Amino acid sequence: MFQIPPVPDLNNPDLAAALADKIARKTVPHGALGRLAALAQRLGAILGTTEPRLHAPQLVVFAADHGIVARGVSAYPSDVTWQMVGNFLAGGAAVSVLARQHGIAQTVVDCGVRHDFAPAPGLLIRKVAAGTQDASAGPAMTAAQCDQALANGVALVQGLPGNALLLGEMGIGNTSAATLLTARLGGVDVAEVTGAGTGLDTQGVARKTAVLREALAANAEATAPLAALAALGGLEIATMVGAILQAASERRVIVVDGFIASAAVLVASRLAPPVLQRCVFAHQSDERGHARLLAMLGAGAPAQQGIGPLLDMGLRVGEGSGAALAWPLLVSACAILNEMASFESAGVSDRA
Ligand SMILES: Cc1cc2ncn([C@H]3O[C@H](COP(=O)(O)O)[C@@H](O)[C@H]3O)c2cc1C
Ligand SMILES: O=C(O)c1cccnc1
Repeated sequence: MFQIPPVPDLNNPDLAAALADKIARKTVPHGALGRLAALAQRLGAILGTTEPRLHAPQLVVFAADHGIVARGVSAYPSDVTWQMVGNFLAGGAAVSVLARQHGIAQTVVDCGVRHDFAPAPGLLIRKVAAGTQDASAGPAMTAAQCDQALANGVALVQGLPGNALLLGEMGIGNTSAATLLTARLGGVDVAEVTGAGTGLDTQGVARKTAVLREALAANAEATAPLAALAALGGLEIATMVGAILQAASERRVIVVDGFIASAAVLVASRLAPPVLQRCVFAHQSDERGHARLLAMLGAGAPAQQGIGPLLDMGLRVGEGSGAALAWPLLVSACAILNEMASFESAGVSDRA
């Protein structure tokens, strides 16, 4: 049985007040830092200090294949998964470029890709199986496989330096797995959260929705978070859930990418709700269900909920590309807290 790492509640009214006070003294009109201030407040709360410093950020691309792809739920073939792993390792993928630009270390994890990789720098082999089974015909994984993937995620975060984890993934068919988890754990009709993924047309989305309905019916009893993860998820999602739980347990900042990473956070937060206190949602992706999923996680459109997703760039990439793109905002939020003068220190007159 998988042991959920302890994730204590971070609620600390004294620290929250000290952070709010520090921000209120900065030399801008009161409240003018907007969501940058809210982001700074959150980073201080996660790292437990009024002087948060981010170091050695780690972007992990969790990769695996999905049996349900045989049902025509993606616009691309499964082979793209292993081919893209090669692209990440060669440094040519979107996320590789963005991570390099911002000094973020990239690690790729084979959680269950249907391909045998030669050892390579930057590649961890944590393969539980050569892809999942077709969830439209029964459980995608056995409980033992799911437990193994979760444990792999825990162990790999234990070995990472730094205090920030950026979530990335690669797996043709994984918008289907993420959609199934969102529908099942979020209690919404699957049609409301099924989108185009890599680019299905309207007819393709209708076919995908019908297949996903079959998967929900074939796994009707899988309602608890871990049972749903095993029956409907993927090996990269399960490994990511383990990584999220361990990162939260270690009080790392968790930078959440798009729809698939958010679905992993949904599962992790059902297992340990304070996980959400450690998350920064990098962006709202163009995948249909993401806005709804973000709202479930308390990070809906900014005007309504907290700091919300930081960016809305119309991305539908995954890989961790949105997380890498948003990273400089986190760096800026810390710099504002640590380096900006106060009205007092700069000799600037405060409000009359
Ligand atoms: C070339 C290429 C690069 C990608 N990088 C991320 N994804 C993204 O698309 C996939 C999910 O969409 P679906 O569920 O429709 O298959 C995942 O691999 C995700 O990371 C890619 C997809 C492709 C084709
Ligand atoms: O939001 C995402 O993560 C996403 C959307 C479409 C395809 N791949 C990933």
